[in-house]
Amino acid sequence: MGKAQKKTGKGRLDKYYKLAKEQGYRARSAFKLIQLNKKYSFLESARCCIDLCAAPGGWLQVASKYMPVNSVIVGVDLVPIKPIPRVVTFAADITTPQCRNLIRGELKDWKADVVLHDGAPNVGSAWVQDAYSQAELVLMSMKLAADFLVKGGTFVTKVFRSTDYNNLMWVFNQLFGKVEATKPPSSRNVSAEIFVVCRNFLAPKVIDPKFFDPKHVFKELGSAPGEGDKGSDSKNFQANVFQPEKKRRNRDGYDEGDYILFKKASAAEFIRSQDPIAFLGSVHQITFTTDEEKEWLQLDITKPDIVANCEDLKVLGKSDFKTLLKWRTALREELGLEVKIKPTEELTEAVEVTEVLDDETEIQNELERLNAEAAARTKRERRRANEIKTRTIQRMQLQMTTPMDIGMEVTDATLRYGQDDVFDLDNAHRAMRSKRGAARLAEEDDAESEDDADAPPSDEEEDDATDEEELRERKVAGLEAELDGLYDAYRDRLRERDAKFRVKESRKKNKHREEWHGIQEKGSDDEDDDEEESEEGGWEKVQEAKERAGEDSGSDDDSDEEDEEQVTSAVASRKRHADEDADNDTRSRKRPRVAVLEEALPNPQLSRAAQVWFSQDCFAGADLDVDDEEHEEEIDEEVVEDEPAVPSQENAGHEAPLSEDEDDFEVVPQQPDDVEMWDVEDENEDELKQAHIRKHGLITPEAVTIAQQLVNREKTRTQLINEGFNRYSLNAKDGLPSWFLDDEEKHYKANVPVTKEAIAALRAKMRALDARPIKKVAEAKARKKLRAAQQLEKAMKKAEGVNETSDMTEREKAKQIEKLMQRGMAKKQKKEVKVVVAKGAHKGLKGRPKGVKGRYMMVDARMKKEVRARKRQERANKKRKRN
Ligand SMILES: C[S@@+](CC[C@H](N)C(=O)[O-])C[C@H]1O[C@@H](n2cnc3c(N)ncnc32)[C@H](O)[C@@H]1O
Repeated sequence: MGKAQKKTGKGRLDKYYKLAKEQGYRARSAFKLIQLNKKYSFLESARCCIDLCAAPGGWLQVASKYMPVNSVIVGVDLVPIKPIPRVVTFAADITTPQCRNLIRGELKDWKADVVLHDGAPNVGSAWVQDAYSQAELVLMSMKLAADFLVKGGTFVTKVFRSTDYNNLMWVFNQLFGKVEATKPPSSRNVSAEIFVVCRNFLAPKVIDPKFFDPKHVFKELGSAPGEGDKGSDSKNFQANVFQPEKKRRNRDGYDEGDYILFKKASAAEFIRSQDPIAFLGSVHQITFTTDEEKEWLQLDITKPDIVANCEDLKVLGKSDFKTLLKWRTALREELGLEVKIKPTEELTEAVEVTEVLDDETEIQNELERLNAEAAARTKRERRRANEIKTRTIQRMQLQMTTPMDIGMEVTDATLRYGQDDVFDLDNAHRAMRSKRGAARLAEEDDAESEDDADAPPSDEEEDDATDEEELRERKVAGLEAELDGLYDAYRDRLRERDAKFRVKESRKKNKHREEWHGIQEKGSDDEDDDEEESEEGGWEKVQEAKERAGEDSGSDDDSDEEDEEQVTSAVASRKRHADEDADNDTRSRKRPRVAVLEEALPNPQLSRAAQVWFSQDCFAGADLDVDDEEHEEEIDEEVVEDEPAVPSQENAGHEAPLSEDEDDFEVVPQQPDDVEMWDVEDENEDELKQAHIRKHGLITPEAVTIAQQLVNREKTRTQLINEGFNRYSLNAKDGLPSWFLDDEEKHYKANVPVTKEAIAALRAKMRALDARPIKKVAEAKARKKLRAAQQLEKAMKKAEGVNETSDMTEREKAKQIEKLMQRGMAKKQKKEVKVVVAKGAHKGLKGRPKGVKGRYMMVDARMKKEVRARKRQERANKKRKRN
């Protein structure tokens, strides 16, 4: 025998599997029948075949292929079989009379030349049980075969090599002239199946029903001399062990010389027995009597449940037997009776260890990958930024550019981010500050941790930083910060390039504000109220931003002189600006909240050039306004007035630590110009919004639904406002990266219910739009109208002429005018041409056909059809062109 064939895994997909696929057979078992038929040639001469248990239909396909055309093939199975040409199939249980009736109904009084049976009961139960059911199924199929087979017919069945095999063979031999068991090559060696080909059916007039009674067949014949079941003992023992719940009757009675009902055996016998399963199945109790056996009781592996199990084997379940068998193996290894091959446990342990390691290394690898990616990206960006910088310097040397442009490149996000270690948290902070201002930075600080905000780490902190965990966290936080920074840079670029994006941004800003208020209650509040509301949102943000900035500054207490110098210069610079824009001061004082709100959000109004300009060191001190504690307490107009630009001493002390890292940028919006810019943008945006509404009106089903609900008084304004508060409106967004929030905003939205009516209304609107004539049609109509008007005018002129003539009576005039007007208003009628078909009485006619008045045209039948077709075609073409 060659290599054992596998029935599971890849071994399942053997050459027959592939062949079956190639040749279009539904099951690889088709080859079993092909091979059986090759050996016994029963299909070629058969005219009628019944296949019992035929699904999915592999054997039926073979039968249909090898049997003569026009033969009758019937297939039955519990499950429906997909149709096969020339084959009739049923879904039925072959053990029921129903199935018999169905086959009878199909065959009428025909007899089958071949009955095939490849049935297998549902797998999954214990093998012993399977084999038994299979034997029963075979007997049932045999019974059907006996009913339908013609004399001399062939019955092919599958049986399992089990204890019932001989019993079955005995029955077959009673009914057939030749019975042969064979295993076709396509049947796997690992499978216990065997095929029995029973030829030359004897068709006895009367068949003893006991032949088909499983109880009788498997009971009576099993002990027949000469055909006895050699393995019947072990069969029962196996059943005892593997199916302890299903106790089988002992058909064999007592063994020769063995008449004791309760059997005891020593543990040593069990340990040393060659067939432990048979041992367990045949014994009732395992005893520990000898010294050696008593020693075994002391071993660790001999757990109390093992000892308890040994007390009464007949009450044990499958798992208990398994435990006993495992114990036996372990003990044998202890005693040196078995070589210790313990791959399972060892492997399991090894696997466990590697699993733990895997998790860690996975994270490590992932981090490394992220680091590498980020480093590569930064490198790329740095290179690009350097190129730009070099180019700009060259341009500057050639006096082609202004210093402001250079600043733009210098403060380019990519440059700033990439110059140091990518995961340098401080660097990321610096970048964040320069890009997004104190408010945003404060958010980030919150997200990371309070400690992280304290930029210069104390000794203790430095020690902590050595902690691996923290380091990793910092790295991740750094990475996140960088990603945020890059995302901001991307948005800046977008903002610069795209005016639409700016509008979207500012719209989004409004939406943010609205989120807290649901549907704005416009009617109830006057404009001032609205403003106040929105300002309040801004106020909160200002407070938040300032608090955080304050924290920041507080944390940076140990500032150096350099910082102080910068602050001073920044203060001076701010002073200068304040002087310059003195006329705008009042305005600036009035709108501090708006200005600072601007800082908190990315400023879409400033071009990058402007941002760069104001991010120069000379503006650094501008920060102080935001961080001003007096501001923090309250936006007090007086304070603002008293302190236009220069911070108080107390504040200065506080502000001083704001190093150059904590850029100045956020204060820029407080410059009057920018405040104005903000306003202007805002106005524009409102205008745009209004224009949009004017242009599009109620265009979404949601809007129409709400409008209809309001109009029909199904909902009140208050209800709508209340509904504006939903689970989406108060989601905590702290600590979430901005790119994530932006993405969420696109997709994470409340689902406003839409009514059928709203959709119908919108559809009707669209239909009305569709129904509008297109330009050309409108033009044609207008031409027609013009022509009619001209005609009427002509008629009126004529009527006037008639009116003015003096040689007509008034009555005649009236009559004439009426005629003229009628003619003028009448549509011009096309002169009709009568078409006369030249067939029948008109065939070969020359001159006017009889009974036809006016214009006429003689056509033959063909021509009439052709003309009609042509016209139809023209019409269709016109229509197509119009569309
Ligand atoms: C191995 S498959 C048959 C494969 C078939 N010879 C072929 O080539 O496609 C066994 C079939 O026996 C069917 N079967 C099992 N018990 C049955 C029963 N009592 N009546 C009808 N079919 C049964 C199962 O539904 C299953 O489809």
